[in-house]
Amino acid sequence: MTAYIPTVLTIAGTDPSGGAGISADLKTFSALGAFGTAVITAVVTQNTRGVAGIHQLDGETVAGQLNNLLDDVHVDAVKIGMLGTVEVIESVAAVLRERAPAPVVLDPVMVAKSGHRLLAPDAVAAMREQLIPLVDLITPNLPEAADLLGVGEATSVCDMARQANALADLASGVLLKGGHLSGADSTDLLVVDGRVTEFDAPRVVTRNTHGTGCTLSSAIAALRPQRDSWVVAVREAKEYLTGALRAADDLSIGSGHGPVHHFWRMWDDPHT
Ligand SMILES: Nc1ncnc2c1ncn2[C@@H]1O[C@H](COP(=O)(O)OP(=O)(O)OP(=O)(O)O)[C@@H](O)[C@H]1O
Ligand SMILES: Cc1ncc(CO)c(N)n1
Repeated sequence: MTAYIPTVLTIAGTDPSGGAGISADLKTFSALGAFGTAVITAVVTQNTRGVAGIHQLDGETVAGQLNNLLDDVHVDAVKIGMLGTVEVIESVAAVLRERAPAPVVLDPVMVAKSGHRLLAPDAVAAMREQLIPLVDLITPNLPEAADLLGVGEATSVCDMARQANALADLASGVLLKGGHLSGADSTDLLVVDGRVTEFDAPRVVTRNTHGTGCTLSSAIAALRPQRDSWVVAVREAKEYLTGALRAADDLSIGSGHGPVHHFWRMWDDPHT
């Protein structure tokens, strides 16, 4: 029997140090049995210590790459990461509106772990009003959720539940990530079709947390075409990420927040 290998597209920015953005996305797709394709939105000068500069592509160049790819290649799922500007958000929204390649997971990337802005402040409203209504699942972290809702950041899982439900009025599906809280578990909340599911994973003590958000959203996009529901795809994506965080200590990349390790499953799985 021939294996089913979904083709998954990432629309995101670059990271030369290999931990976040397009690099994290493509590695995740491969590790989870999907074929990865990529449209670049911005060339980011960054390493594990932080972001030193951004060369933003214009909307026409991003839409051109997208249309050219979709004219030729059928994609089974899309992950959207860093977009950068109102212009790029509007271009991607126009292509999604016209061509509707589903399912689409949007990681509403706003600020890098180092604190550097990756989304223009005036682009938050465009993301909320023009892009979010078109996608199937958004995966904000706590500061992103607060920005999208115009409220203060959640400081407890109870706050997270309130904000996840409020975000569900804006989006078809919401996975609110609690990586920025402290506590023994790292808790995320999924709201799909009015049902809330809590995912708890043991918090891994490591400095190698660069690109956790990119990895999680890419894992969900890679798994969704291979699984029957968002709940199952999210559960397995989170298990994948926890394994990749644990295995990150096998790596020694850079002197800042190092990347997670994507190929742990191949080494640990006796069937491979
Ligand atoms: N130390 C940790 N141990 C286990 N899971 C974690 C840890 N840190 C984050 N996570 C999980 O990683 C995922 C990403 O969460 P986080 O809130 O860090 O996203 P993010 O801020 O968007 O990441 P990024 O640094 O890529 O921008 C979530 O599933 C979260 O629960
Ligand atoms: C390109 C890119 N996307 C997302 C993030 C967030 O981790 C990053 N640092 N760089």
